[in-house]
Amino acid sequence: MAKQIVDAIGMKRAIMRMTYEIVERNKGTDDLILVGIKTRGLYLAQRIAANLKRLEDVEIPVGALDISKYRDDLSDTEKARMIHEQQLGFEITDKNVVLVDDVLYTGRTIRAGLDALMDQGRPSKINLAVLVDRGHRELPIRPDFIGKNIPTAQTEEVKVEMSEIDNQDSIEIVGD
Ligand SMILES: O=P(O)(O)OC[C@H]1O[C@H](OP(=O)(O)OP(=O)(O)O)[C@H](O)[C@@H]1O
Ligand SMILES: O=c1cc[nH]c(=O)[nH]1
Repeated sequence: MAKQIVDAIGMKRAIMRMTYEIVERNKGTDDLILVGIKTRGLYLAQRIAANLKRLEDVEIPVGALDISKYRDDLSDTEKARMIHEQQLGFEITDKNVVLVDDVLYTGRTIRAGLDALMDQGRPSKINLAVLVDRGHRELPIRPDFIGKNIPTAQTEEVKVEMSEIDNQDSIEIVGD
């Protein structure tokens, strides 16, 4: 059973609010870089960048991290190789990085993303932006910018759809 929690208009508003918060909290956009976790985190980062262009008339670089193959049970050598392959294509040292993902659940994806980022340089700051915080963290990771707090049962799943790859913008809770 699926229940829609956020429709296209709600998602657009949430992403716009996150954009305003990122500008406000950082007192502007100096040295700002957005890094999206593939797949939907990247589209979210691109939408935030498009909002920033409209609001502040700035071109903010957007990088992509693919950590879908990352697993806790990989050897340290395999992890190091995988993280090393995540070249963003631009310098992050001394930059103000906002790491972006669609859903924050256990926090393990973000932990891997932080490893991948730190392997590439030393940002002056890393903030975390997520469209949905559904709770149930297994690591001490807390988002700085949240589109929607959606309390869930562990047996449920949050399904984010984005028009770039899905046929609509929508957030649903699936399950039980
Ligand atoms: O906090 P966590 O427990 O790590 O869960 C959050 C991650 O789970 C989802 O990715 P998923 O692995 O389902 O792949 P997808 O993005 O391709 O759907 C989501 O996009 C987050 O990246
Ligand atoms: O509910 C969840 C948990 C992890 N990732 C998702 O996309 N949804």
